[in-house]
Amino acid sequence: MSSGAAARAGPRPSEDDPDVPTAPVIRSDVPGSFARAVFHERHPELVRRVLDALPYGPGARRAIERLLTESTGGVLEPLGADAHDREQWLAWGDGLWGRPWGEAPFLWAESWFYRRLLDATGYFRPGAWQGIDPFGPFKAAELAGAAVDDELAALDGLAGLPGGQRARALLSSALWGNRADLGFGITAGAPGGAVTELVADDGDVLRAELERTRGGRICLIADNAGRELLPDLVLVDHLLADGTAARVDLYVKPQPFFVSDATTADLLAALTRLRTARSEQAAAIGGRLWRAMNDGKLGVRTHPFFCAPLPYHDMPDDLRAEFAGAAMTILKGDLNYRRLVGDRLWPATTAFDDATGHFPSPVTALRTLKSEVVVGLAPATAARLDATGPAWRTSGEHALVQVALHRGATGR
Ligand SMILES: O=P(O)(O)OC[C@@]1(O)O[C@H](CO)[C@@H](O)[C@@H]1O
Repeated sequence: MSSGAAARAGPRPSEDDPDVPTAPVIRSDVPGSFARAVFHERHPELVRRVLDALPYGPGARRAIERLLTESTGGVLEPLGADAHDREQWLAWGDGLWGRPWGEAPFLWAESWFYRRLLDATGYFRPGAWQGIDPFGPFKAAELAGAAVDDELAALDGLAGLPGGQRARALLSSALWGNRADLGFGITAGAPGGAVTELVADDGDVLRAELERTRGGRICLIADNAGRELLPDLVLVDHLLADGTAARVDLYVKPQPFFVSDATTADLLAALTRLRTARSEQAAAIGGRLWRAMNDGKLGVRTHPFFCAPLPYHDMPDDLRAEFAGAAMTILKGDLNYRRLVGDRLWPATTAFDDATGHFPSPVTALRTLKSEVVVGLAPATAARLDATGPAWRTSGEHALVQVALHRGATGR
């Protein structure tokens, strides 16, 4: 795709691009839809938990309650004149201001909800609450939990496995770590229940490609903190330690987002958890990652676009340039998947290659299915899953590993 298209700042430029296949954009005003339930069931519970977890004063509490009311029945109002990102959001929301929340694309409206929630808590305002993560208590409790001790202890058992088997196990734990999403847990129950199946598995393609490009640069776009980020970091350590990658760039969010998304502060907390773990292997991995950051083999990066309400199709040129030339970019989780393929009601058999052809490097999606969007399924798989009803798309019990090498486009 052209870099000119990528640089456009409007809310949904991909809709106008004749090169991009389209399907209906998901909105939250459809009765009975998953997206509507997120606004009308998940967010009220999330807000209740945030208000229980932190002693916000009356002003912040009122602002948070107001946001909840507004987001389920009000219209989209731009940020105040003093907001640091007012102009950016005005552009991202061009054509949406003044319209009901439910008429905005689901991805847009959810991203806006999290931006506004930070506002309501005083996250951006000079004062005592500036920079305080409203989801911090949940993230800290998860990281301190006994389940993490067990997961880290299991690393000692992996150390003796033959290389290939170990690599497969680490990839699998990074994949299923995506179930540990605190927002998802609000309505889906605690993570860790029955796992069913991989609905698409390009694991062999990924391993072969990483072997072929051994010693290249790998980008990993992280998703959730805590129980997802830990296995991601273990995978990063493996990629660096066995020479699969000479360098890894790890992308985190610039601010709290979608409840448990990882920020730099969450990365530091996870690193500390590794370094101070009783498990010898975990502590060694934490030490290696720390040194890799010191010597530049592990880069930690972020960009405002990671909290933008737009698909990756519309990423700005400076971010596009960072991914260009990477041997592989691994995207973790459901939200990254929605942004990678476009948050649309695609036929499930749409080719993953086509839906991701805009991305500037080969891509791998490691994702458990927690929203309606999915592409790249074999017709028989899609038909079999559909015959079970619609829940397979959102239950978190299915996962996928999908790879697009884009050789034709990049000449690799
Ligand atoms: O990106 P993640 O953490 O895997 O999932 C994010 C998520 O919980 O948020 C959305 C609903 O709020 C869903 O798309 C998805 O289930």
